[in-house]
Amino acid sequence: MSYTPPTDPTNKQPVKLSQLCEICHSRKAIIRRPKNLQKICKLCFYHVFETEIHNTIVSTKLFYPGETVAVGASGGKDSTVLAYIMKLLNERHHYGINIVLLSVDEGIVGYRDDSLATVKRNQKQYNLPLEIVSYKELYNWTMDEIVEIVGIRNSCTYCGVLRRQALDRGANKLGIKHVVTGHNADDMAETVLMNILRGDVARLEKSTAILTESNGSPIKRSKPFKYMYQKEIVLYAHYKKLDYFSTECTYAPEAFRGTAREYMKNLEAIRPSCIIDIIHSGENLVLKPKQAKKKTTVKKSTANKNKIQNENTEDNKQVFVDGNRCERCGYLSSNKICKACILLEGLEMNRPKVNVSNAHEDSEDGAAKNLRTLERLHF
Ligand SMILES: Nc1ncnc2c1ncn2[C@@H]1O[C@H](COP(=O)(O)OP(=O)(O)OP(=O)(O)O)[C@@H](O)[C@H]1O
Repeated sequence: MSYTPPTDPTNKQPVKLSQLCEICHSRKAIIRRPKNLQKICKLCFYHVFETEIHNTIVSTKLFYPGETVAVGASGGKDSTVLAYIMKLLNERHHYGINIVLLSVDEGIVGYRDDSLATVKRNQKQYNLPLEIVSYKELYNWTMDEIVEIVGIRNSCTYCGVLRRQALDRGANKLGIKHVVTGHNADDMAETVLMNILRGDVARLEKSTAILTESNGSPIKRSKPFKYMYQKEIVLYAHYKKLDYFSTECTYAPEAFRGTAREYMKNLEAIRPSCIIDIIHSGENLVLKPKQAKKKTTVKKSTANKNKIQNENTEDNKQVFVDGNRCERCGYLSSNKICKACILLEGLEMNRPKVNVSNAHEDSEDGAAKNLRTLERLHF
């Protein structure tokens, strides 16, 4: 009996057996899935991609009905797909959550201003509320100003700490207790690898968690794309024709992360499953129990009954604090001075004493005046 190939319902063209989608066996395969090299059609790709994210959300009980969730929206591919998918799955599966877009403007001219324009378009396209907080308004520094002082090499360290707090502050302002980000499987595998290479056991333990909560902060963070490959996110955005901003940050990633990323990409080319495999390894690592510290006492201070202070004389820092605030900025923090304030203090000491933008008050003008102004700057 001769084989009659099915027709592709979208193309109405007969499809050769070898070209059929390996999932539906009826449409023409046009994608080789980066995750497992399966040849599939566009509709099956959408289906598996969306279903995998839904399964991750359901199996980890990520949301509860009535919860308001902020999507950390940078305008890039990951967070644009995340906002789109969150809205789609919320409507399709009735999660009953309220979604808000939350963006941080780090103050990087030619990069973040353009990507925020994309987020503003996404806000209209997806009909979601949008809140933007900026480094300038929160810290009185833009990332461009910080880089002038600390250099490109250290920029990610500053940006990471400030952005984390800015997202928290933005969520707090809106009364939101849950921020989701577009961190994907590649990002996670890269972080596991970096923590192994650095011997950073404390971070290694947390690096594969889908949900993280920092000490002292009521805001939790989660990564619904934990198992999604970067390449599949890009494919999804491409086929769905989503409007996203694709330029890389002006300040390249920190050298060590960049190298780990490159290494992961080389490994993925040889063995595509290595991204999921490394996450799986991270999830199943059982770390040696920590050695007990000399003496830890629990003390209820009159000011804050929730405060538990580690009275180890060598390392007299608070280990767990609920509702405590940074002494400088007053924002929630598990330490006396929050990380952002420690970094900002160093920056303030190096802030140019003369503001170039005020130079117009001089009677002279032109390059000579600028040169004299620059000569008076202290770093
Ligand atoms: N400026 C920002 N405002 C709000 N959320 C942000 C911002 N920058 C990053 N995020 C969140 O953190 C996630 C990881 O950010 P990262 O800088 O690693 O960018 P990325 O992997 O290129 O992601 P994207 O493609 O979404 O920009 C983003 O997906 C987003 O959810």
